[in-house]
Amino acid sequence: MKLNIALLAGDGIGPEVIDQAVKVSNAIAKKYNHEISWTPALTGAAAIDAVGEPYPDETHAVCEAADAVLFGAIGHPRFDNDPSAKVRPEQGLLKMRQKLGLFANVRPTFTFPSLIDKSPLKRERIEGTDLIILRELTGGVYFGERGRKDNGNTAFDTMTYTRAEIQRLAKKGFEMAMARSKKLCCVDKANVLESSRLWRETVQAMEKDYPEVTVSYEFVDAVAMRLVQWPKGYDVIITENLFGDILTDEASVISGSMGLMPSASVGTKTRLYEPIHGSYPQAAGKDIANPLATVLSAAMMFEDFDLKEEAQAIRDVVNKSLAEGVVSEDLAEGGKAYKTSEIGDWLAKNI
Ligand SMILES: NC(=O)C1=CN([C@@H]2O[C@H](COP(=O)(O)OP(=O)(O)OC[C@H]3O[C@@H](n4cnc5c(N)ncnc54)[C@H](O)[C@@H]3O)[C@@H](O)[C@H]2O)C=CC1
Ligand SMILES: CC(C)CC(=O)C(=O)O
Ligand SMILES: [Mg+2]
Repeated sequence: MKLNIALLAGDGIGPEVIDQAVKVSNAIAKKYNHEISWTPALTGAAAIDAVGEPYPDETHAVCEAADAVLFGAIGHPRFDNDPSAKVRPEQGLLKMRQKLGLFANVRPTFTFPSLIDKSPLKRERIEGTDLIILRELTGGVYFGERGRKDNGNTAFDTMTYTRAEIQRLAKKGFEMAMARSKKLCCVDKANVLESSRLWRETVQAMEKDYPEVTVSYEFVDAVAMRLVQWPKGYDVIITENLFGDILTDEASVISGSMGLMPSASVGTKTRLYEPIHGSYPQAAGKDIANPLATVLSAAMMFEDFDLKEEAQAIRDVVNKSLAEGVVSEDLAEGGKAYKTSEIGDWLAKNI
C-alpha cells in the first residue's frame, strides 16, 4: 500500500516522539512492503515563530492532501505563563481539529502485562481493563463564546452543544459498543448543566435504534472516582470535550504513564493520530520522553488502513520492549532508563 502521511511534530517533546513513530512505521513498511511518504508541516509554537500563526494554511493543505495525519504535541511555557498572549499554540490545535472535521477522539485505555504491578492502583482492580473514552472534539467549552466584561474583571467561557453534534458522536459510541461488549456509558453533568441535559435527552432518544446496547448515564464527578476505583466497570464511554480531556489524563494512571496513551481523531474529512499527552516542556530536548503513546498512535493508524497485522506487530514489539525492561524514565523506577531515541531504535530493530 502507498501511504501519504502528513507529519506535524509540533513543540517540546513532539519532534522527539514523532521521530520514533516514524522509525517504527518505516520498519513496518519495509517488512510488509508498503511505501510511506511523510510530508512535514509546521504547527504550534514552532509555526508561530516561523510564520506568526499556529495552524498555517499551508499546513492545512498538507493535512487535507494526506491519507492521514500523525501529530506530536504543541505548547510552550512562554505562552502558558503569559495569559495576555493573543496568539497561542493551542489555538492551532483547536483550529486544526475544527477545520479537519475531527469531531470524535478515540482514546483507549488498557493495561500492559509487564507494567501492572508498577501502577499505584492494585493489580486486581486494573488487570484486564479495556475501555474506550470517546471524547467529542470540536464542540463544547473549548469552542464556545468566551470573553471578558466589567473592564476585564469578569471572564466567561460558554459550553455550547447542538443536538446534531451530540448525535454524530453518540452514533459512533453506539456503533463501537455494538462491536464490543454492547455497553455504553454517557458521562455528563446533567444535574446542573443544560448542555448535559441535551446530551442525555439526545442519547436517550437514540437508545431505541440500538436495542442490544445497555446504556448507563453517570455524572462526571462520580466517574472520575469510579474510573480509578473499578475501571473494569466501563467499556465505551461517550462524553463532551472538556470532560473527556480530563478523564483520559486520569485514565493514564491505569495504564502506567501519560507516555503510553495513544489516540485517533476521526470525523468528516480525514483521520489524525496523536498521543493524548502534551509537549511536556520539562523533558524537551533531553531525549527522555516516552515515545510509546505516539508509536501506539501509529499502530491505530495502520489498524484504520485495515493493515491489522502491521498494527498488531507494533503492539507486540511494544509489549516485548516493556517486558524486557526497555523503558523510558517515567517507567524505570530508579532502574535503567532508555533514551527516547534508543527505544525507537530498539523497536524498529525488533519489528
Ligand atoms: N495535544 C496537545 O498537543 C496537548 C498540548 N498540551 C500543552 O502541552 C504543554 C504542557 O502541558 P502539561 O499540562 O504539562 O501536559 P503534558 O501532557 O505535556 O505533561 C503532563 C505530565 O505528563 C507526563 N508526560 C507527558 N508526556 C509524557 C511522555 N511522553 N513521557 C513521559 N511522561 C510524560 C509528565 O509527567 C508531564 O509532566 C502546555 O503548553 C499544554 O497546553 C497539553 C495537552 C495536550
Ligand atoms: C489544548 C488542549 C485542548 C489539548 C488537550 O489537552 C488534549 O487534547 O488532550
Ligand atoms: Mg488533554
